[in-house]
Amino acid sequence: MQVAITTTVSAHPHRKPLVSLLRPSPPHRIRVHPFSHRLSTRASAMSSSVLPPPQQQLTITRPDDWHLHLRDGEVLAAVLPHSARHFQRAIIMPNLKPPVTTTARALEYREEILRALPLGSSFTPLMTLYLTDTTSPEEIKIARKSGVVFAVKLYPAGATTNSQDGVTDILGKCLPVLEEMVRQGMPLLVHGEVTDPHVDTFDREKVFIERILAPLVQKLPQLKIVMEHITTMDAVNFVESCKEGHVAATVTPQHLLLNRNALFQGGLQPHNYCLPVLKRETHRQAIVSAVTSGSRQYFLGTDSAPHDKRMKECSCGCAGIYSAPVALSLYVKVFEQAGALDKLEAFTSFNGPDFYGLPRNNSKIVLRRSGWKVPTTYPYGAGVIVPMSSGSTLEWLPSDQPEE
Ligand SMILES: NC(=O)N[C@@H](CC(=O)O)C(=O)O
Ligand SMILES: [Zn+2]
Ligand SMILES: [Zn+2]
Repeated sequence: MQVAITTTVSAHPHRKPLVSLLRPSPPHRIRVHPFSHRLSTRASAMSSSVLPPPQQQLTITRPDDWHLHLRDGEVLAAVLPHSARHFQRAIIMPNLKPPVTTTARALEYREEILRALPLGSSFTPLMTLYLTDTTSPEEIKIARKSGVVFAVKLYPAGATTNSQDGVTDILGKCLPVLEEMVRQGMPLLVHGEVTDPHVDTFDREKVFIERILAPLVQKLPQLKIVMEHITTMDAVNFVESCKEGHVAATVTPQHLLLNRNALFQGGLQPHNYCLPVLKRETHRQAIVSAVTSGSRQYFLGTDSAPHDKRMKECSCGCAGIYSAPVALSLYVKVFEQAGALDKLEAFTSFNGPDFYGLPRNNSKIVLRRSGWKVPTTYPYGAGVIVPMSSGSTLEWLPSDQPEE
């Protein structure tokens, strides 16, 4: 007996692989038309083995981006619309040149961002301060009072892009500031890598957890900490060993989709270079399992970090991947591949505001299953920026993404 099924089956890694449908399963046999992914049916009795049609549309609460680099000037003007299109709010990183170390400077930077917004956009920048060895507890009080500064960012000096003014010894130099942050309920956002040149680049996150983060949590268990852009199973284990509501982590699209092979595939790939650097596959898998598990300790933070193409493709290329235009599509892909689309919305839209004690967004965003081609570059001022997934076709199109 021949069986046909009236649904469209496309290749979804998390679904039962098509081949399992091809195996004869007495008393029926399923036949697939070789040149099409359509199966057609005559036997309604088979309905129990029929796959539901793949979801064509997703509606979720509008997400926020809890880790975003907007830069300033011409780059800001070019990249801001890409974030404002999909995200309602974003935590704005303070690693400008010079860094945003005071509330007064954060207020100015916020005005610059608001001025650069497309007309009618309700995107809200949530500002942060760049922690230095000399930040005062008083500055934390001013920041909290301002109502526009939502966190303080720890860059270990020399760890990443524009971190030269960062902290040299967090516990030795910043304890009074951290204690004030506990009093003010102000989260500390952490670039979690040691800068010790003797530590292997691929171990810098793990060693940071051992040397800095674990002692910090022990000393100040009430401090709210976000481990930014986690890349290892060590980070997953650490976050989960801490109390929900006190320690959380943001996760980027690149650390969910790529492993370190992507840095060397067919030659050196500078556009896949970011910090912390991509890790081996087992770490990527641990992070995917963590975020798709439904844990409330993880939330969306793109770490979208635009650099001029010439600064990426040179003998000493900058670290940072520009993902703002593609990030949402890519996160959906990750959750779909893991068979966890039901966990997507908490990660993109609930866990972040819940951790920060902010209201969840009211508005929605629709994503349609509709191939769209990512531009190879985005222009700004006198240069261009190469986005993540440059030139490739992505499957999920956010409703306000212009089709190419
Ligand atoms: N992630 C990166 O590789 N780069 C970021 C800085 C950072 O988030 O560490 C940048 O500002 O370019
Ligand atoms: Zn960082
Ligand atoms: Zn960053």
